[in-house]
Amino acid sequence: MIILHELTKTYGSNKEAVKALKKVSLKIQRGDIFGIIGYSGAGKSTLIRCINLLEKMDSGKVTINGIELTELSPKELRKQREKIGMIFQHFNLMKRRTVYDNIAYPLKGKGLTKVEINEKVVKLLELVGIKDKIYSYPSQLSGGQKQRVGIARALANDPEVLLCDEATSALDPQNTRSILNLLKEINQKLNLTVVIITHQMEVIKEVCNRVAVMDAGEVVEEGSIIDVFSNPATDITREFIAKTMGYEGLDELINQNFLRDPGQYELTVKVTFVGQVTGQPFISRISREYGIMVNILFGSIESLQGIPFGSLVVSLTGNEGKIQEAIALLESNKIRVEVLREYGASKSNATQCS
Ligand SMILES: Nc1ncnc2c1ncn2[C@@H]1O[C@H](COP(=O)(O)OP(=O)(O)OP(=O)(O)O)[C@@H](O)[C@H]1O
Repeated sequence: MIILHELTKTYGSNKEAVKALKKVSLKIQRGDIFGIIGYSGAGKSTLIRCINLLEKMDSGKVTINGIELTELSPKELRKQREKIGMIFQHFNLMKRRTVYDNIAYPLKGKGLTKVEINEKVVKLLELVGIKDKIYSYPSQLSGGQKQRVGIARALANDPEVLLCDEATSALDPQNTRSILNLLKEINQKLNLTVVIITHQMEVIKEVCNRVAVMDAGEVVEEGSIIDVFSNPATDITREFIAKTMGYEGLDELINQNFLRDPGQYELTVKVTFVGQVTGQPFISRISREYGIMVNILFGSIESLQGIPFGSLVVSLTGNEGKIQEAIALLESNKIRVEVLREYGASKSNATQCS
C-alpha cells in the first residue's frame, strides 16, 4: 500500500512562492490502478515525483508497503527506489542506444551475468510485445513502441509500483488504448500497483479502479470510478466527466429542445444508472404508466470496470404530479435524477436548476 501523508511542496519563496501541494494525503491499495487527474498546474507531476522522492518535499511522509521512504538514508532510498518503476510522457529513452541497451541499462551492476541480462531483456520485450525491435534505435520506433520500451525498462528491476507520468499524452488514440491495455495486463499479471497521472478522463475511465481529482495543489475528490462517475461531488469532477461522456454542449441542446408552451409542464433531467438497471426499460415504463411524453436529448452507455454505466438526458412533458411520481420511481430504483431545467404550467417562469 502507498500512503501519502500531508505532502506539502512550495516552489520559490516570498512573492514568487507557488504552493504546488497543500497537505495532500492519499491511500493507494496494492494492486490498484489509481488515477490522479487535474488540469495543468494542479500539482499532479509534483505529487507523482514525491512518491519516489524525486521531488524534495517541504513536509509530509511517504510510506510504501510499510517502509517510510522519508526516513531512509540516501543509500537505503536508492535500494527502495528500485521497487518503483516510472514511465514518462516523452519516454526518456537513450537515443544513441538500442532498445536492448535501454532495457539492459538498469540491470547493470546488479551482479547478473550477460546471459541473465539477455534473458531478462528478451522476457520483458515479449511482455510488452515488441521483441522484434530488440536491436532498433528509438528513432526507428513509433510513439507507442517507444512507450513499450519505457515500460519494459521500468519493469527491469521487478518493481512493486509503476508510476506513469502522463504516459499516453504524446500518443494518438489508438496507441493510447493499446498502452493502457498493456498497463492493465501488467497490473494483473504482475500484481503491480499502478499510479497514473493524466489530464484526460478517458484514460481514467479506460483503466483505473480509483481516482483522485486534484485542483490547485489539493485533492478535492477521491473514490472508486463508479462512485465518482455516478455521483461526482465537485464542479471540476463534473467538468472532466462531462468532457469524456460527451455532455459538453448539452446546455445548447437543451435550449434548442426547450418546449415553450406555457400550457405544458416540462422537466429536463439527466438520469444516471449503474449496473443491472441499465438493462431495464424504465424510460418506456414511466412513459406508459404515468402518461408522460419522453423526449430523449442525449444518451450513452459506457463500461466502467466492466460495469455498465449509462446516462440519458430527457425532457419529460405531462402532468407535474405524475412526473414527480415517475422521478420517485426512478430514484427508488437507484437511478440518479438531476434536474437540469424546469418549465411550465404550475410555474409562471422557466427556472434553470443546474
Ligand atoms: N520547478 C518549478 N519551479 C517553480 N514552480 C514550479 C516548478 N514545477 C512546478 N511548478 C509550479 O507548481 C505548480 C504545480 O505544477 P505541476 O507541474 O506539479 O502541475 P501539473 O498538474 O503536473 O501540471 P501539468 O499537467 O501542466 O504538468 C504549477 O503552478 C507550476 O507552475
